Amino acid sequence: MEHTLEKRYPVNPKDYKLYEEIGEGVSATVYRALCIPLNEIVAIKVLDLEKCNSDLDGIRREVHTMSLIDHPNLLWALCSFTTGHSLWIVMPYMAGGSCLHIMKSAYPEGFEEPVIATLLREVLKALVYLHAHGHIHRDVKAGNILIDSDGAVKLADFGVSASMFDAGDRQRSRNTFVGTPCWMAPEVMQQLHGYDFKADIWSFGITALELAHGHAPFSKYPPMKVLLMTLQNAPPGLDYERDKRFSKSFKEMVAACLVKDPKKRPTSEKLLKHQFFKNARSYDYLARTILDGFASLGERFRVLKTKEADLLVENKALYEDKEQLSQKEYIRGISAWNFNLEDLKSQAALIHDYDDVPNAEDRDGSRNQRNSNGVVGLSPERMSSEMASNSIASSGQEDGFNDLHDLKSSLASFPIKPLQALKGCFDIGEDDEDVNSPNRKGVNQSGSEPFVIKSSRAMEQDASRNECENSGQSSSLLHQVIPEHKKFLSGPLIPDNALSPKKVTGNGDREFPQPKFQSEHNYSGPLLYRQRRETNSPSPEDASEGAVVRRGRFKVTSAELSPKGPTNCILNPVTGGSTNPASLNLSPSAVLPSLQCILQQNTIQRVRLFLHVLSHVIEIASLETSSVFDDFQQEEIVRLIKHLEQTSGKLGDFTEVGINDLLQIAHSSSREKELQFRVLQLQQSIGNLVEELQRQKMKNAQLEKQLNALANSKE
Ligand SMILES: Nc1ncnc2c1ncn2[C@@H]1O[C@H](COP(=O)(O)OP(=O)(O)OP(=O)(O)O)[C@@H](O)[C@H]1O
Repeated sequence: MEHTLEKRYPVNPKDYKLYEEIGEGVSATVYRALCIPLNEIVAIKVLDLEKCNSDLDGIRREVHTMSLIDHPNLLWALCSFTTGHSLWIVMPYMAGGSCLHIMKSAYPEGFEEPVIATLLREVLKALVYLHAHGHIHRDVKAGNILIDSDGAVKLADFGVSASMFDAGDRQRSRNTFVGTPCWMAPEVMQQLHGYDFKADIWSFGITALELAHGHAPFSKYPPMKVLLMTLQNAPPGLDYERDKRFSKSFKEMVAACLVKDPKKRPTSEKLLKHQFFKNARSYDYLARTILDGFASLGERFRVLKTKEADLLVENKALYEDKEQLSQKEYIRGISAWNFNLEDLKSQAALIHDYDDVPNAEDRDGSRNQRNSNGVVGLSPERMSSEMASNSIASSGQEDGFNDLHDLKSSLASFPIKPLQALKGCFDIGEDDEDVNSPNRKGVNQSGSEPFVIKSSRAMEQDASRNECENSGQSSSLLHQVIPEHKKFLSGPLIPDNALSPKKVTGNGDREFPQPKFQSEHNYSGPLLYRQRRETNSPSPEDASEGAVVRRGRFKVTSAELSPKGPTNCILNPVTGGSTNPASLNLSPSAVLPSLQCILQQNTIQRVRLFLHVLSHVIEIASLETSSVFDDFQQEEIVRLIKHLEQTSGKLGDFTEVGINDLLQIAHSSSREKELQFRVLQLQQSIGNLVEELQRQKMKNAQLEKQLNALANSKE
């Protein structure tokens, strides 16, 4: 590789003089530094390996990829080595800093179109190269687009990149939920069929919006909400009204990237030919425009940090109560996925008021929420608000922003530490690699060591070694510095009963008998249910919670990689059934008996609940699966509903109990249902015993009477 062969960068920390801090990551601090022997300014990313014990594989991948790449638009590593507990990655110094920093410092509402086109074209060239070489970047965002003083643009941060050519266990990494929630493609979140290069195209589209507005869509929401909104809402985009300042071709380019079906997204190569990039200028244009008159990177970084600290103090003064403070800041939106509350607070303090302005993309989102994937798992309060924006008549203005009003109450049930809640939802398991992987060896803390930065030939060797790794052999030096056993959360993102095929027993339509309705106030679906369960009995994994503090990224490895089909079970007002109205296999033969059954039960509350759910299902079914009911059947159902409404009193406000809440109720796993069935059986036998007892009591009473009568007659 040319750039590494040209110069030999020393691998001894003594050969570098560290200057000011220019950036900060999760477990890394980046410094401007002088390479003394070469008299060259470089940037050094210093990673504290003790802090990174949860993601050493990511680090190894980052260094490996950085050493492999050879493209002007990708940030490569000049060399790397370990010293004590730290890993130093020496990189070219990008004096402009990241686009995110630039926006935070001077362009809070985003860049002008020619700037965006120029930046994005450079990034896209990097993606074309990466994809052609079988890599997925997986973390494309403004924070990872670095600019040099001459305007040169480089895509950085390969901590979560994956190779399409990885085999075996490493192949699993493409079924891994990894990235930063706001920028993450739906298929990455869903983990249904794995994902490919197209995930980068989605993130690229989100980055385009980020550069246009100064923040990514949904960035004001907590991560769980972001995940749900990405999955449920129509893709975000540039609004034709609000984003008038942007050209049609820009809007089209963004729309082309942000298509939910990855197959319909263009490849990076094709995208590069898009009309929009004809507006791109040469990169020195960036130096003349956005970097002109800027203070040094270190100075800007210092100012931002001071601002951050000041805002934090201000916030603290405003909200004395610690709990209130954390919640407020949560509400204000943390774009990064970060489980460290203190960090969350400081990040939140940096978010400006403009973030509270409803996003066009959010508006679009709610307007199109009828395309819902039916993902459930929200808190009741949040569900109600989702439901409100789900209503057919919902106006474009009724966007996710309105949810802010509900967020305060939703926070009561939204986990302050989402990870904990997720732990309840997902199985805990190991990441991509085997528990016995050589990666899990202890730290070699002795002195500094060169850290897998090699010539291109060495890279090829590395690649083949990688295969050895897969077969369980130790290869990379990094393996010697892995401090300890790592642990990731793993499991499907979507609660299992939302996506996994249900076990159908009996006739498949009504697989379960109908146990007594437990409580009309119990709106909890699996998420809340498991949360609660976890609160009651903390799992041993809780103790390791602190191990996952990956700001800006989220990683959950699928424990179950087999594709999961939508649930097929029928809506059941009492036991619950399908969770996904859009994918419900509705048939009149299934719905009508349920209705009749409800009629027999004659419990107003239950009737109302079921009607809510059913109306919603019918709405969706008629919109999305037009041929499910024929006219007569639809009429019949409507007639029944009307009849029920009359007999059970006015249906009332749909918002009283959110439809999504009800779907949540109707949502329990087969294990839960099995247990419910057992409970029912027990209840029945208790009932029988009670009846028997009554009979015996009556017999006793009669015998007693007879005895008394006998005694009286004798007297
Ligand atoms: N070569 C460089 N030149 C100038 N600034 C840099 C360089 N590398 C990184 N930075 C700055 O440091 C910040 C943090 O670096 P980096 O993104 O590599 O850390 P990280 O731990 O991977 O962060 P995250 O996980 O949040 O993406 C960047 O956002 C950027 O502002």
